[in-house]
Amino acid sequence: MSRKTHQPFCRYLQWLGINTRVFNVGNYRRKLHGAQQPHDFFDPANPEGERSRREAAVEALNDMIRWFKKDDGVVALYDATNSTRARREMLLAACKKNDIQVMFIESICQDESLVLHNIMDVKLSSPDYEDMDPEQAAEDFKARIVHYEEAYETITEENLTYIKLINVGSQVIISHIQGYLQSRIVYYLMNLHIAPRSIFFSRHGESLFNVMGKLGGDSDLSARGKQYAKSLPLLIATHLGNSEQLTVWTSTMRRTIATAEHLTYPKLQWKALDELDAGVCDGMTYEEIEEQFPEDFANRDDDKFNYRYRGGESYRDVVLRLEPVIMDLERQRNILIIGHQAILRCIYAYFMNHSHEKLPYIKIPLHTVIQLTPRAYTCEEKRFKVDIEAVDTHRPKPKAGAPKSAAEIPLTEMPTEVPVNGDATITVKTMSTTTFKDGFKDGAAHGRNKAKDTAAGAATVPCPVPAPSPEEAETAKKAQDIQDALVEATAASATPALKLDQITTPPISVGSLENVSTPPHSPVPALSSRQDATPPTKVIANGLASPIPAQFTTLVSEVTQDEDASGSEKTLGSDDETSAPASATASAAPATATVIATDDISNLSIKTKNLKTTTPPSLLRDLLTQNPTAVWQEGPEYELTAGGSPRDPIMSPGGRLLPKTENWHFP
Ligand SMILES: O=P(O)(O)OC[C@H]1O[C@@](CO)(OP(=O)(O)O)[C@@H](O)[C@@H]1O
Repeated sequence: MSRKTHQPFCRYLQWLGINTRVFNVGNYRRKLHGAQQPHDFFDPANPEGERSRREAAVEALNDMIRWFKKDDGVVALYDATNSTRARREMLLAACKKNDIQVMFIESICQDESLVLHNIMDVKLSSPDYEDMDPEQAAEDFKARIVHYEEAYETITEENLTYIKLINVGSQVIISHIQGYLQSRIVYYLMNLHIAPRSIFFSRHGESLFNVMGKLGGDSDLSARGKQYAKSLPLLIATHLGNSEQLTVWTSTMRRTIATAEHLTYPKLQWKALDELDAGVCDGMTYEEIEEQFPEDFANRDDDKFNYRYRGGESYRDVVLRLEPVIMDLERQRNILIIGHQAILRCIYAYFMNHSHEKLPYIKIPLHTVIQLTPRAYTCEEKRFKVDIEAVDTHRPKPKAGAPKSAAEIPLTEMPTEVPVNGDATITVKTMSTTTFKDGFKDGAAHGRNKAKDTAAGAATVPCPVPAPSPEEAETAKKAQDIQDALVEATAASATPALKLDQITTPPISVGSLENVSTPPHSPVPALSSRQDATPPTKVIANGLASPIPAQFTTLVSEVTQDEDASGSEKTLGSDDETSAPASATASAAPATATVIATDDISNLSIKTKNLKTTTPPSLLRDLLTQNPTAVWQEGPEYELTAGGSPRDPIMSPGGRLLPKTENWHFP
């Protein structure tokens, strides 16, 4: 798996509260044998290099096993090539001895331009090539890949659990995937894409409740909030670029819908984006909560992430309910989310890799657009503050020993007189541009950035289109130079088409999954308005406990399930979207399920034959929950019908898989 994949993968699991760690064998190799080894170090005919690389692999493996035992690890990513049978056997033997389940992730890249892109984007910034001329570094890495290819044995071992991602997931092969966690991992990996895109966040414009310091509710925008809504189209158009498409996601609450009112892009409302439910405290101010529920108020300050309002939600609950949103966000191109303070903190923390402890205090001010652009290792962040005043709803974490009382912590920027009726004339004067590498700042860091931005704004930033800073211009120039050098180097080289990116092995312990639940919020984005970047064109599943993989937004997917789970692949039927699989009419095993879906989801059909499973697949549930016209009804038999709403009946509280059944029936 490339680092581009394992970084978000690890973030995703950690964000869900699953203890996850990466064990990068390259780091062990550098520590033991020094960085900047030439390509022949990786030559399989070089016994010394082979011995050294094995030593690093063993040390990483031992550390990983220790981590599982001592630190309650749940998922480890053993990040190495693992591209020979011998290496995989070594890994499997050690894991088996320690009761660790192993799932291999093989990324096969046959598209040379993608490989080149990966070298440029990721490998050249590796410590292996620090301070090396980019052209020389690219040549060396390509020679290293040739060595990998010489020894490379793609996974063909029977009964191994694996997913093969071909050309960044345009084709996917899965084998012996079992259980909820492995299914989630597969689904997540299938959703990742590398197409360039930005995710824009904005809270709704200032609301009447914000002005009164009240939490929750479903109030309208204040006059200043309405002005902010009017200013959004220009701001977004300026930073999106004319040719780019965008979809706007809002919650189902008035204040976010009103904020999106003047935007002309396609819009979707998600129930899952509704603000954290404050339960009995909904509609109160912090002072009122402190007065009426002093113990709760103190408990929330002690552990804000886990504190659950009486009759309401905790931040932990919100993270879990947002999981389908994150999954869908990963599939999309440009999205603008108009959301709420707590909701945007959770989504922001996913992209920026913030801990659960810091998450509830992330600053997401009103009247500010945040733009996140995923890069190879991290997300680039820009903040655009619109010059329309708004109250500050951020309540910082009380410092140890400091007064905790809400009354003692004044809301900043609270205007003495607030125009809440009629159209107050508030003009948008300027928009300043702020660029943070990392948006979670303590007070001091924020101050520092603010000062820097003001200086930059005064000197160079025209309103509303900001010019790149000198640092940005310099970075862009360097990137261009490297790109040019690489293109030249590739043109001059006779290296054959590259077949191997990396194979990575993440062992997974069968940890408890109680926390990975899916609460009864059902996302219903219309498929037709999606901008899926690279949906798989074909999915082959083999020997599955959960036989139907998700992501059937593409034309045809065929799935086989071997009853004896023998491991041999069988792909039935044809690629013709109208044809039923050959085996659908066969009376004996293997059982089959064929899913045919077009972008017009009303044409969805699922046909099964002889399918026996004790747990209907969670992945099918994912398909259905994202399918606006499919209904999954519980009953003596499951039914799939067209034309309804896939709301709560599908989503079982607590995220358990759907109940047992022996037969499926699809009218
Ligand atoms: O978790 P804290 O910091 O209380 O922030 C969440 C609160 O933010 C608010 C504003 O105070 O969000 P919103 O602006 O969407 O209304 C409340 O509704 C919500 O309860």
